[in-house]
Amino acid sequence: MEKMHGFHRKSYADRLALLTEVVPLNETEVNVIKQHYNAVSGDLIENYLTDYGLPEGIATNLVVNGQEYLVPMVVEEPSVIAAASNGAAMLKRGGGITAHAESRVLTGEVIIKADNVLAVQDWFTNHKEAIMKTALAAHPSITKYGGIQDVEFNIIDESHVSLELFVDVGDAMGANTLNSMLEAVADQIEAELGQQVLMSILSNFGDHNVVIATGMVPFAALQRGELSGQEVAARIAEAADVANIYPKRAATHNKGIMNGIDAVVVATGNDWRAVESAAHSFAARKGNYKGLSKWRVTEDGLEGRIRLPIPTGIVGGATHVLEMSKVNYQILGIHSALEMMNVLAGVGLAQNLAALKALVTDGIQQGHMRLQLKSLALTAGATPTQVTQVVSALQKLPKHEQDLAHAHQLVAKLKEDETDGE
Ligand SMILES: CC(C)(COP(=O)([O-])OP(=O)([O-])OC[C@H]1O[C@@H](n2cnc3c(N)ncnc32)[C@H](O)[C@@H]1OP(=O)([O-])[O-])[C@@H](O)C(=O)NCCC(=O)NCCSC(=O)C[C@@](C)(O)CC(=O)[O-]
Ligand SMILES: NC(=O)C1=CN([C@@H]2O[C@H](COP(=O)(O)OP(=O)(O)OC[C@H]3O[C@@H](n4cnc5c(N)ncnc54)[C@H](OP(=O)(O)O)[C@@H]3O)[C@@H](O)[C@H]2O)C=CC1
Repeated sequence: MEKMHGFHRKSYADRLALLTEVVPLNETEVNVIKQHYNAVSGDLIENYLTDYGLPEGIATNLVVNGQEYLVPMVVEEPSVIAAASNGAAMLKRGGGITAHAESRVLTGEVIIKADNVLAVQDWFTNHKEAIMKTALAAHPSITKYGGIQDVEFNIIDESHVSLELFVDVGDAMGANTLNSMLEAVADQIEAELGQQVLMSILSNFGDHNVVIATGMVPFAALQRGELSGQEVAARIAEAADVANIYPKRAATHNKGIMNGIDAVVVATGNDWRAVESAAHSFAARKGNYKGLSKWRVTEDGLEGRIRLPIPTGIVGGATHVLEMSKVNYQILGIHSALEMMNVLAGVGLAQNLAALKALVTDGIQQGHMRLQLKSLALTAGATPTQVTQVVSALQKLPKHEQDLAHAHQLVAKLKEDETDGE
């Protein structure tokens, strides 16, 4: 791939021409790339090719802290939005979700390679104020939104220490803001202390960005088929208990929670890698990886609680660069990063409830596969007008035949019939 050298220095047209030279793309494929070109996106990332479209839908019924939200979700997986709306509806019947986001304080680390850990600690003790002054000078406008809260010193091992800066980043995710401060502090340490700084970067650990959301589901909202609401509630609580003690189940339990949270994080132009990293490192913070939610049966119904860090912002980064992200803030109608975190935790709780209810009653496939059949039809080459026909034909087949091979056969048959009819 010698030809690709300097790809990033070429114009868009030259990049596309070179790509088609080295990769066998046909005219239709090149046209797809061109159709989704967006000049703004070209300024957002490097070696820009095109915009990759993901479907967006709206989850309904979500009530958090007394307010009902319409929640834009960007996700490629069928049944996620239906499940979020379903879980939110059950929680709404219990009065809605109550959520409290702790703070927007982000932690940053300057990791120092120390010849003498105790000497660095001494220097730190005498320079705490000076360090905070340097950090502030690197981004003085931070005081408009939040500010520097504290600086701490931690010993990592006998030759590494971490100087930790805690900054309230206001309504932004705050990574760039904090990183600029940390690099200024790193320069100060190298100049004044004469120790080598290994790196300076924010921590995605998110322990100051924890949100707790709780909700109550009346038994009547849980009844399913032959099972009473009390029985379903007991099964959901038991399922959550298993996730709390068994990491293999916890991984799937938490994936279900993140189905919803990630979809909103993507829809609002936030950094979903940061949110994922914070969630899973929090789930494993005590050594054993655990479920992020708990459910317990009370006299009044099923009570749910989710607790996880959700470090997101409503300004900065790509939040107001991507066109649809800007529209999504209008749909969501949120006014602060803390409100956003509360809504996201609510989505996670609702998503988890719907998945657990399906799992302990009908099984996930009944609801999920009904919606998944549409993807199967599309994968088999059905056009949007053929999807309904293919799905209803698939539904008439026995469960074990509702697969891609049969979808292909049905699509081929439809195409044949259409050709014959012409
Ligand atoms: C699929 C449902 C919702 C059916 O649920 P249902 O109870 O059969 O459906 P319903 O027709 O009685 O509808 C109940 C409500 O669900 C919503 N709803 C229902 N259908 C739709 C739809 N088509 N489009 C939009 N919303 C829909 C809607 O809010 C509706 O209320 P309504 O508005 O009618 O008064 C249910 O079975 C469910 O919630 N399943 C869970 C599905 C799920 O979690 N999918 C994620 C993919 S699986 C996974 O990745 C996670 C997992 C499961 O592994 C996590 C874990 O293991 O913990
Ligand atoms: N490990 C990680 O997670 C890393 C993530 N990133 C990336 O960093 C980006 C996010 O960084 P972030 O610093 O949030 O974004 P920006 O660099 O866009 O900075 C946010 C800016 O928004 C302005 N602002 C306006 N109103 C407010 C308000 N109410 N509260 C706070 N700030 C406000 C501030 O500008 P002003 O001060 O000028 O007024 C602030 O500097 C994301 O793209 C992320 O992917 C980058 C590095 C590492």
